[in-house]
Amino acid sequence: MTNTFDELFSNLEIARNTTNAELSPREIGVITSVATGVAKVSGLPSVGFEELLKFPGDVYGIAFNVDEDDIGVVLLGDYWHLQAGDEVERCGHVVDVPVGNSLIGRIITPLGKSLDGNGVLAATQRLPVERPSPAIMDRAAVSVPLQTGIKVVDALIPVGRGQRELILGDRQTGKTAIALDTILNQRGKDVLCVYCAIGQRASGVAKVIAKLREEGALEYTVVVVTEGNDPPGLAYLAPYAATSIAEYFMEQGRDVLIVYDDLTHHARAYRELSLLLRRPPGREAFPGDIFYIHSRLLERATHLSDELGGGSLTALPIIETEAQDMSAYIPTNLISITDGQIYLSPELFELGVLPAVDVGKSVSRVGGKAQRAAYRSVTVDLKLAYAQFEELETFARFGARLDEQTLAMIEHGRRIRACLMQSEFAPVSMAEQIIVLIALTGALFDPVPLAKMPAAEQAVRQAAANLSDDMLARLASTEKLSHQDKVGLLQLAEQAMKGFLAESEPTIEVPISTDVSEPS
Ligand SMILES: Nc1ncnc2c1ncn2[C@@H]1O[C@H](COP(=O)(O)OP(=O)(O)OP(=O)(O)O)[C@@H](O)[C@H]1O
Repeated sequence: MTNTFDELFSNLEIARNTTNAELSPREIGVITSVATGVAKVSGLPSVGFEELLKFPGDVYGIAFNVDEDDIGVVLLGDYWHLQAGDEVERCGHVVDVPVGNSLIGRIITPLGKSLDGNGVLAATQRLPVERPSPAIMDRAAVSVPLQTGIKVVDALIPVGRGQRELILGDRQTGKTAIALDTILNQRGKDVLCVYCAIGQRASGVAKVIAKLREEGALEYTVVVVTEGNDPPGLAYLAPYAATSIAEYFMEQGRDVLIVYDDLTHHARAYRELSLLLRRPPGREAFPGDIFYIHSRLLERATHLSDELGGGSLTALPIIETEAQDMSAYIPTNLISITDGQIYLSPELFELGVLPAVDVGKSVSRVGGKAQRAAYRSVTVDLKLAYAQFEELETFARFGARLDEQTLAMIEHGRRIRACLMQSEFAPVSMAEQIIVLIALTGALFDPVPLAKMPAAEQAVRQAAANLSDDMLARLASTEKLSHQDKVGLLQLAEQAMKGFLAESEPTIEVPISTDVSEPS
């Protein structure tokens, strides 16, 4: 026996001396079983949690369950060729993604492989997909608005840079449209975007990418894609990888917007993996740490302090509800993690009120502080009038006899709703939004028949083209609008409305300029 060892060592010594190569140890284990998207591996006693493992055929996996005897591995690629007995090698590091400016305009997988046919990514830097979120002391308050270009959102549910605003609603209610419009509205502005498609149908993702390309939005967007038929491991990894890509830009001092479309698919992929790995199921069969996987993801969105460059990461996670149940497990989790929600109602969608945002069930908990002061001075009255209208409209449905004042309030509310309607892919600039809102609060639209509201709103919006550069600067500033400015804007809207009514409804008079109250 001793002789055999001596012989072996001397052979090794000879081999080492005859080659100049550095010898590095490799740890190899074997697959003991493979199931849908997961594998059990044994023989790797020192593997770390979430370490990357290499399987035959260039397939990678993450060590997810690290037990004494075997390891539960989540597979990140096609696993059909894998079988028990195949070799598995440790990589010695956790999963990482390429990051950098060269990713802008690219369409990639969560592992950084190109999907757009434009060749390998030229990134030189990589970041781990799982990173700790910034400490409280490294964060600054949300103070700058993120204009979505969607009137109802910017006016009533404003989003600030560094905020996490959930978009939720039943299927086909326009959730993706809200996120996509927000990305399109960043054209020509200083915000980079990351769109992360998780478990979506390939046709849906292709449509979004085609739209981004058509509108020139791909120039400032990175698209990270996992499709419905990808392994669940990739769907699980996608939002973390996309966040690391976005964080790189944030740490360079840039403002970044990230859309997770959608986290329902992410939660389902995680549930599938957990059940296959025999983790104990909890409510709705989700594992106990389902809240934690989403909170540690969304905690990474923030506005960094000036010392750290002042960059921001705004997150718009999307969640699909079933039968309008906002109190189901995953929606309630996400509502409590995020700083507000935009709820899309299938009833409004059916009525043709698009975007179908239910203002009563939507809220923005920090965005109000970041909203431009020009909005604040006009939206206070608007919110009140709209809330009253929604209540009164319900009564009116029962055929109750209403007095004139109530009827007027309902008619005014209908015009507010009509003004807040907007077709997709048509973002509205801030100046146009403000002039429409001023006209609304000044009751200028009240004499317009409902059918003609879209044209009337368009006419008033066009008046924004006549605003002076000084006025535009004041609208974009953090200062409140002066009384004089408000009167000036109202007069401009009045002229536009007079012109519109003279052309289309010569018999209708525009009400004489209403008193504009001092901003509250
Ligand atoms: N403001 C709008 N104006 C006109 N059409 C709209 C508007 N918003 C959404 N739509 C249309 O509604 C349909 C559903 O929109 P979208 O795909 O964004 O919904 P979703 O809730 O993301 O769907 P899914 O549940 O499949 O993810 C699409 O055909 C879209 O074109």
